[in-house]
Amino acid sequence: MIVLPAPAKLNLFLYITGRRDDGYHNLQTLFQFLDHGDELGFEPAPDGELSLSPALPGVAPEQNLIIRAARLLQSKTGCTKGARIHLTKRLPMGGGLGGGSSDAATTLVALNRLWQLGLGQEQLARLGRRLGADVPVFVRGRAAFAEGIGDILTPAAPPEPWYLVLHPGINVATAAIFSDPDLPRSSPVLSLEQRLAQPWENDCEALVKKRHPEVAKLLGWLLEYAPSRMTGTGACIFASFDNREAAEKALAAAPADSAGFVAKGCNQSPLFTALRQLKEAAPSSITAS
Ligand SMILES: C[C@](O)(CO)[C@H](O)COP(=O)(O)OP(=O)(O)OC[C@H]1O[C@@H](n2ccc(N)nc2=O)[C@H](O)[C@@H]1O
Ligand SMILES: Nc1ncnc2c1ncn2[C@@H]1O[C@H](COP(=O)(O)OP(=O)(O)OP(=O)(O)O)[C@@H](O)[C@H]1O
Repeated sequence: MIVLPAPAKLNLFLYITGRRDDGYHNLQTLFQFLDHGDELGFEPAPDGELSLSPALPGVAPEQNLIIRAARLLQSKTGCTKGARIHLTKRLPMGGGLGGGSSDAATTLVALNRLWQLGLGQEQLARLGRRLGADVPVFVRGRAAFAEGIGDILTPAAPPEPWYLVLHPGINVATAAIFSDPDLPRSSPVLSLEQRLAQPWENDCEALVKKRHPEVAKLLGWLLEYAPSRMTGTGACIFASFDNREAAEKALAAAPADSAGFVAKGCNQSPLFTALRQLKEAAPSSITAS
C-alpha cells in the first residue's frame, strides 16, 4: 500500500477582484501548505473497482472528491485498473483548509503513479480544476500566488512560520459566502509585489464574522496573542508564531469550545516531500516526477 499525505492549505491573504459570468469569482490569494492534514492509503484492485473506507459522515461515496477524482482519471484515460483507498480524515470539513481539494489532488497524483498513466502535472492540474478551484495548487505542490478562480498560479516563497490554526466548531459553506450580496467583490488587481508589501487581509472575513458570531469571538481571542486572520471562507482562523512552543502555548490556552492544531508552513507540499522519500526508499515502487 502507498500511504501519502493530503496536507492543509492556508490562504495567507485573499482578495476578491470581481465576479465572472459563470458565477465564480476572480481572486488574488496566497496559498501555503501546512505539515498537517489527512492521509490516504492506496492499494491496487482488479477490474476498475474503486472503494473508499471509512466513508465520511454526510458525504455519499460517489460524491466524495476522492472517488470523483479516481473516476475522472479512469474515464479520461480509459484505465481499467482499480484501487482500494483508505482515508484518515483529520481536517475539518468546510474549514477553509482545503481538505476535500487536497484529498482529490493526492488521489490524482497517487493513482497516476499506481496505474502508471504517465500524465504530466499540467494535465493533472487541468483535471483537478474540474473537481474544485483549489485542487490545482495541491497538484502543483508549490506555495503560490493564485489568480483567476484560484487556478492561475505563480510560485511564491513566503516565510514558513509556525501557525496555530483554530476551528470554532461550525462549518461555513463556501458557496453560501460567495453568493451573499454583501460580499465585497471589488478589490483592485495588484501585482504580487504590491500585494506582499501591503497588510495581508481576507475579503470574506467581515461577512463570515457577521454571519457566524462564533468566528468573530474566536478571532477576537486569538488577536490577543498575534495578528490573526481567517483562511478561505472560514471557519478556521490562524495566527503565526516565531516558534512552535509559543504556538503550543496559545493552543493550550484556547477556549474550550474550539479545536485546533499547531503546524509549520511549507512552501513545498508535504505530498511531494513524501513522494521523494518513497522514491528514494524503493525506486521501482513509485516514480515521482
Ligand atoms: C475560497 C477558497 O477556499 C480559496 O482558497 C477557494 O477558492 C474555494 O475553492 P473550492 O472549495 O475548491 O471551490 P469550489 O468547490 O470550486 O467551489 C465552491 C463554490 O464556491 C464558489 N467559488 C469558488 C471559487 C471561486 N474562485 N469563486 C467562487 O465563486 C462557487 O460558488 C462554488 O460553487
Ligand atoms: N474527501 C472529502 N473531504 C472533505 N470534504 C469533502 C470530501 N469529499 C467531498 N467533500 C465535500 O466538500 C465540502 C467542502 O469540504 P472541504 O473540507 O474541502 O472544505 P474547505 O476546507 O472549506 O475547502 P475550501 O477551503 O477549498 O473551501 C464538504 O462539506 C463535503 O460535503
